[in-house]
Amino acid sequence: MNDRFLKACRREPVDCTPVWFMRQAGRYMTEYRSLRAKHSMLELCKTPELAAQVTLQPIERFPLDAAIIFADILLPLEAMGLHLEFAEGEGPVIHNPVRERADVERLRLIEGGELEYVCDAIRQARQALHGRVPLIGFAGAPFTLASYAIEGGGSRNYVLTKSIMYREPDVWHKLMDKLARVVTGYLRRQIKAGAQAVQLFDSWVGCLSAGDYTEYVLPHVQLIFEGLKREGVPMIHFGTGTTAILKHMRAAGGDVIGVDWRVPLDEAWSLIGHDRAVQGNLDPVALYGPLGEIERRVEDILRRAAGRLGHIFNLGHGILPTTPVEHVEAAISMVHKLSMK
Ligand SMILES: Cc1c2[nH]c(c1CCC(=O)O)Cc1[nH]c(c(CCC(=O)O)c1C)Cc1[nH]c(c(CCC(=O)O)c1C)Cc1[nH]c(c(C)c1CCC(=O)O)C2
Repeated sequence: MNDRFLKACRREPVDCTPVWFMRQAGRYMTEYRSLRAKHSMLELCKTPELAAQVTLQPIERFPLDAAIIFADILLPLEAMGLHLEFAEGEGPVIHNPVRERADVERLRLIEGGELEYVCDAIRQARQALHGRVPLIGFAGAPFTLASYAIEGGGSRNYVLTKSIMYREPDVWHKLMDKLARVVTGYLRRQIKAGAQAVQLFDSWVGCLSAGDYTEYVLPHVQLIFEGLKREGVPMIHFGTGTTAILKHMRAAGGDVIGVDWRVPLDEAWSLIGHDRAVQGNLDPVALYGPLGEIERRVEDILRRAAGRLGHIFNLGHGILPTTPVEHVEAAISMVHKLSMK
């Protein structure tokens, strides 16, 4: 019924700018925290009824224009044979990281059936949404997944990741190719299960130079977007710190390019090209600010996108866990009110 998100992805006219927020289901909501008190993160992800329920929590509470399936980008790594844990207070940990050729060879080239619980959650969420808003599926992009697989968790400087890339390029490309194939199959299954758009999260790819991006990453991302084109759903390509590589991300693929807050949206759109849609780009920390300051920033972003087709309002990265929930609600209303034709 509300299809302004899908229309904006296709660069069709809309009544007002669609808005959704990355990580819109999460700890900043009391509804989420009370479910999390009873279940671990992995339990939530692997129990389709619970994952579907969490997916709908922000939709029941706010006038958002899209839902995103509740899951995590690291789930395919677990299915490929890595031991994943969401450790309380320190984020994800992989206990048997990938460090050499034999580790890459051991990774299972899964077809996606191992992640059927995500597809079940998609089917249940679609049913519960009853057409109110479209449902987005997602996966991590090969570079960001490789960085977790190699570092064994989050990283500041990506020393181990870049060391493999620079020292053993053939091992690197083998790993990236495996990840790209798994992600393509996984996203295809999500689409068949009912995902009406998909987002590829390359959250940490901004740590690379443009030269390294085109050599070590671009061909693998291209394989994913090429492989999914015939599915016919809009594809969003997101990263942070990507100002220097936006034009290469565009070349790699995606109908919509995600932009973080470090670059003004109109400048980013010029780099990407106006024949693509864009998504972004409010600083997630701006949601902590006073309402007047939030409004000023929302207005600025809308002004930079004004007069063009294909802007989806979002944050430049995920909502932080301590964000005031009333500010989230206010920001969503501001986007709709200030952009209404
Ligand atoms: C890098 C990355 C991850 N996961 C994800 C990314 C890419 C986006 C980004 O860069 O933020 C993507 C992701 N993770 C989650 C979603 C759910 C859908 C949504 O609402 O957007 C999505 C789209 C749930 C989650 N994934 C995670 C949580 C918190 C789990 C909890 O309840 O304790 C949620 C709601 C755990 C997770 N998962 C990951 C990290 C670094 C963490 C710990 C950070 C934290 O604790 O906030 C890996």
